[in-house]
Amino acid sequence: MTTSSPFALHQGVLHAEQVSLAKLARQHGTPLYVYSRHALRQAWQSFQDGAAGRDVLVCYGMKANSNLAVLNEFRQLGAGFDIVSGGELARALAVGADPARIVFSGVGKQVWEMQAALEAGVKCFNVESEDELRRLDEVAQGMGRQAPVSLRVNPDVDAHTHPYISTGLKENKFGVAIEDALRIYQHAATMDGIRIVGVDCHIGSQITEAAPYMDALGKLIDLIKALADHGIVLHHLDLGGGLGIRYTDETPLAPRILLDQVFQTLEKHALANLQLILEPGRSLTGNAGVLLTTVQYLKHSDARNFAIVDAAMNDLLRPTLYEAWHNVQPVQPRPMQDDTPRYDVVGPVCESGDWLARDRQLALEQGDLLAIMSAGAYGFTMSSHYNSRPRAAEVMVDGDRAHVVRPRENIQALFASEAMLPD
Ligand SMILES: Cc1ncc(COP(=O)(O)O)c(C=O)c1O
Ligand SMILES: N[C@@H](CCCC[NH3+])C(=O)O
Repeated sequence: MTTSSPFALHQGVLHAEQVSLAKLARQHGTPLYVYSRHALRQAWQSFQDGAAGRDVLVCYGMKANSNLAVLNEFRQLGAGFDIVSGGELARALAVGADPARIVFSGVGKQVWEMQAALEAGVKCFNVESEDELRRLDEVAQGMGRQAPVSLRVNPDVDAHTHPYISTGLKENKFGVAIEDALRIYQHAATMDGIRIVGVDCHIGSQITEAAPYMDALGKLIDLIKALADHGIVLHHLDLGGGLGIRYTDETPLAPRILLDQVFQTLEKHALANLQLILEPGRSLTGNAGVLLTTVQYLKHSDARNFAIVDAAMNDLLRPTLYEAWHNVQPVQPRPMQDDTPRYDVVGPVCESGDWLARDRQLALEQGDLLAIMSAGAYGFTMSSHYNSRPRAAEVMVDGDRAHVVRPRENIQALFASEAMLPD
């Protein structure tokens, strides 16, 4: 399997694998999400290579992209799943995922979600507060079960990422403070409905260095040793997701580099018998997808130039929410000159924050197709109907074939389940 990008120009037209994106846009319209099966497999392989035969369970963080075709691909490749809701559990089960490879994260699990996960027999609940632990104990006892539990510990480390996607600092809402963890584990050990199986952390997203993970690992190792001194022995250690991808010029952290360092440290502390769990989302799907959009209008002024396209913040929220940078690539590039204008690429939604890219030098004409790159993670899953815009279609390319894996929503579906009061 080659590691070159599955999105490349062939005879002047951007392709996904062997399929022309111009052709896909003609057939399916825009905005259109296009995924590459080859790229999903390639990303999965980098985790396999990183594991190098060690006991690593990779639970795909499906919030990044939960289309059933994507989930099914990872299931076939051997992935487990990291879920954060009853809806995600249902998706995992719908593709035949093995519940014994599902971990359930999230700060606000509801009773029905706990019941469904216990019923299914998930591997582990990553419990994020003492209140949640008490509730889970009650729910499990009510069902005559024991819930397998890891505490999600907040190790208070700086992941050096965007503040909105950092999760391992004290001020973040996630997990229990590391200073409280021993006491809460001891409490959990007294509960009939709880079976302690591991420890968990997730320090943030789009992380490009191993150091923050190693800082967190050091703190978890101290905790694991303290737990052992109190007779609490764990089966697994979950370091969460968070590995970054290249949006611009970042050098992503290769799973192999991270895992070698993690296992060296575990071996040094005689803890290599623990199963290691990772929950990568973005690194498995981010660069396996693009969002195709068509230029509707060009608007030039002294202050700024706008390329108004048919995709918007409701289709791809990341620029609006995080000021995230996505490369914008014309599907059939035109020659560029020194005086080629710079554009803000914006959508039709009635918000000034509705932009997909800013200040990009692009040779454009009305009707041109653009590919918003690196849109395979947190693209469609964060999309909405804002401004009553039907959500985009999704297509998966496999070699020279393209499969619609979610058709474009129709207008009627937008309000089909709404009701009016009688006059
Ligand atoms: C608990 C948990 N696990 C896994 C992930 C996946 O993260 P990423 O897509 O950065 O790998 C997230 C999202 O940040 C998360 O909150
Ligand atoms: N949704 C975010 C990352 C948050 C990850 C979920 N905890 C993004 O697009 O980058």
